[in-house]
Amino acid sequence: MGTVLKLPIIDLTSPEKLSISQLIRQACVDHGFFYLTNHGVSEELMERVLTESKKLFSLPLDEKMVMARRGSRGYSPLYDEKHESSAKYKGDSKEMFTFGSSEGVLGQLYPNEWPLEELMPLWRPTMEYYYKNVMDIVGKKLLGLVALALNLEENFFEQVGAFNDQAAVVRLIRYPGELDSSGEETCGASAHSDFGMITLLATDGVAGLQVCRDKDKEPKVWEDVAGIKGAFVVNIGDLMERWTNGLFRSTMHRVVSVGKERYSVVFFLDPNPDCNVKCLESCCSGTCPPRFPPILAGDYLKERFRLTYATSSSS
Ligand SMILES: O=C(O)CCC(=O)C(=O)O
Ligand SMILES: [Fe+2]
Repeated sequence: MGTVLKLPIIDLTSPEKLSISQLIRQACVDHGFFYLTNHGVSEELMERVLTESKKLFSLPLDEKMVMARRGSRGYSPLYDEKHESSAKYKGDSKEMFTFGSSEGVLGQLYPNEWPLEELMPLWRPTMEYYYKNVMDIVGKKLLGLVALALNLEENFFEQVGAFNDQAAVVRLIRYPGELDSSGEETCGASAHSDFGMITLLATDGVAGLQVCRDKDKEPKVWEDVAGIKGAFVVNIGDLMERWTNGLFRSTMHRVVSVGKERYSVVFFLDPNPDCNVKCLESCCSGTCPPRFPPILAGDYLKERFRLTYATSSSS
């Protein structure tokens, strides 16, 4: 493993909103990654989600494949996701399960898959409770602070409709963690940046997450991100990078195997598909014109998903 990156720690209980938002701004400009502590989602709930997740992944493959993803929601077997485009790369060594809100247009269009209640009675209530907690207690508050950090009104992301259709999804991941002896290249999660606004990551504490702060530098320098118990690792996604004209960085990251099974829970706070993501006025000027044309979040995300899955279906 490489060097451990010292990421800023943002404490969400600090009373001074403006000073927290300044710390968030600095973290997003410098790294695009930070730790979020005292965020209001209990460690006990995080543990419960990990416990339920382990139960689901330990089901036989045919029972998991009954819930196989249509679009992006549902179960994805090993090697289904592929960020690396080379033909010899067989796909990421991870299995995943993705769900979102059951409410609203997206919940109707892309219904969630749930394991049988008789088999796993606590699954659905636990997952729905986690989704609601992260969204209502942390996600909206955090985006309010991000808006303040960009000199916008605190409710800017609400005003542009980012939360309207509850497009955020939770993705549970299991990395089998075996070190590959066949000589074939595999990675738990190959190098990528996240697509949406902001991501909140919880893990079981097993190492493996690495970031590359300068994606243009060769050879690439990968630094380890250590876990802090109970904290979220938060990172900026590509749509936020577009909104901020590259001021906030959507940093490349990956998960490598350390020879140990690893579980993580990723909350992708994606904006509503109808949300028009266009360069913020505060982030461009005559000498610094917009680097990205405006785009509907839904169009952008659809294309990124299409390029990522080994077997594509529309989502
Ligand atoms: O599992 C992790 O630690 C990170 C996963 C990740 O980067 C992703 O799913 O986008
Ligand atoms: Fe990621």
